[in-house]
This record gives sequence, C-alpha cells and structure tokens, in this order.
Amino acid sequence: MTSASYAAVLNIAGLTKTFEDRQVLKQLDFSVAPGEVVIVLGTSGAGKTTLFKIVSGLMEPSKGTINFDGKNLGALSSKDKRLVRREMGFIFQQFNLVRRMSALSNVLAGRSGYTSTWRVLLRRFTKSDVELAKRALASVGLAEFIWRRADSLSGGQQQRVAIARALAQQCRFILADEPVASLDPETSRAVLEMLKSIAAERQVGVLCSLHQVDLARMYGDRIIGLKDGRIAFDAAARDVDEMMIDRLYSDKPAKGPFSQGGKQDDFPALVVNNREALPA
Ligand SMILES: Nc1ncnc2c1ncn2[C@@H]1O[C@H](COP(=O)(O)OP(=O)(O)OP(=O)(O)O)[C@@H](O)[C@H]1O
Repeated sequence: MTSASYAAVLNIAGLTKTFEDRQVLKQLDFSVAPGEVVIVLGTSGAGKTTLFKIVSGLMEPSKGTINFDGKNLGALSSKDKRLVRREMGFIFQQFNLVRRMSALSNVLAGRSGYTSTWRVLLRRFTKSDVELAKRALASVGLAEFIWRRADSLSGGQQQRVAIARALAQQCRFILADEPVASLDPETSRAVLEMLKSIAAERQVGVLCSLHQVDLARMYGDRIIGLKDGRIAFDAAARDVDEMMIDRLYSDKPAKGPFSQGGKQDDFPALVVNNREALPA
C-alpha cells in the first residue's frame, strides 16, 4: 500500500522545522490511514515531540503542509482549525487530566468542542453527552470508576480515562505522545492493546511515539524511524529488522534513508511514504 493508494486521515508533506538556524525536522513526508497504528521511534532529540507539537497545533511548522481529512490546516482560519482539531484525540505521557475532577468530568471535557461555551463553563452537559461519556468509560473497563477523582486512579487507569476522552470526542485520529512512558510493562501492553483495537474497530488513525522497540513491533502496523530530524525508514512493522533498529539508535549521523539489512539508499520496497530520497 502506498501513500497515494489510500485516503489518509493525516498527510504530512515536506514538513520542516527550524529553530533559529538549526533544522530539527527535515522534509518529513508520511501519511496515516484510518484504522492504522503508526509508531514513531527515535533517540532522544530526534524530533518526535516537535513533530507531535506541530500536528497538535501547539507549534507552527517552518515549511510543509499538514492535511487532515484532505484539509490543509495551514490554509484554514483559526476557527476552522479548531473545528478540524476537535476530531483529533490527544493522549500524552502525563495523562493531561484535570486531577481534581472525576473521571466522568474529564471524559466530558472531550465533548467541549461540540458543546456551547456556557454549558462547558457551567459543566451542564446534555444527557446524551453524559451517556456517551459513560459508555466511553465503560468501553475502557472503567464503568465502576466514573465518579472517582482522576488523581485517585492508578497510572494505567488515568491513561484509560484519557483514551475514553478521545472516544467520547468521537475523534477520527489519535495523537499519542509516549502514552506508556510512565506505566509498568503489563499496563503498557494493555493500553497499547486498547489503542490498537480502537483503531481497528472504529477506523481511527493513530500516530504514537514510543521508546520501546518491542512494543512498537507488537502494536504498530507501521514504524517510522526518526533520526536527526529525518525519516530514516518508514516500513511495515514486520519488515523492521535488527539492523535498521541498530542503525536508528547508533551514534552515526543519519545520511539518508536505510532499509532492511541496513543498506543505505536501498529502500524503495520499505519506505512507503518518502517521495524522494533524502540528500546524503
Ligand atoms: N523551542 C525550541 N527551541 C530550540 N530548540 C528546540 C526547541 N524545542 C526542541 N528543540 C530541539 O529540537 C531537537 C528535537 O527535540 P524534540 O524534543 O522534538 O526531540 P524528541 O525526539 O522528542 O526527544 P525526547 O525523546 O527526549 O523527548 C532537540 O535538539 C531540541 O533541543
């Protein structure tokens, strides 16, 4: 499957970010299809957080385009951008819940993009929104915890509240920035399992950064290796071999994309989204 052969929910083209005179993201091109889990791997400083901040709208790119459902975000008014972004769910390492509020209220916050401001301010959500939020909590196994304050839940439960919030939002895409960084191995697998089934069952596209290669292989449909701000490889998870991983995490600077077997510039079968070879 190539980037052109499916209707992507997210399409990134020529994305570049420069801080002062330093390029930290260099001409990134990739897509995420509905139902697909794409994992971003890379060393610390490779540019993952910068990429996620740009996709989430917290930061503007220096160059390039982000298309969401065929709409170029850079060409939209702030109001239209907000409308588009309410279809994106966000799951972060630090759970980003309101600690003093109940699980239910946190999930209802996911409905705020669809609710009038006065209802949000007064926390007067409609009955159907409350039902939707309860169903979302039940679907992540937290039906008994809806009234519990977020800060009294375990890390794994809090992350499930964040997933329920994305579900209640009825999002078409989830951006998950190191969602399991602070969880134990078993809970990490449970959270990623949940994200994978949501992607498949609801045809939600997921872009997720991880530091654990084994989890990336287990739960990713595709893996993007980011090195020094470039895409080093973009391949089906089953095609990512040890050599590619070793090179991704080695100290050697990235010169260009590399593929299975670690041979540089021998990549077309695996790099499904890079439109051009990167400069050496
Ligand atoms: N606001 C900024 N101003 C200048 N440089 C920045 C800024 N934000 C990030 N950088 C630099 O951009 C590069 C990429 O940082 P980023 O945080 O995206 O990496 P990362 O892959 O997310 O790392 P980690 O896995 O440690 O979170 C780093 O060299 C960082 O120092």
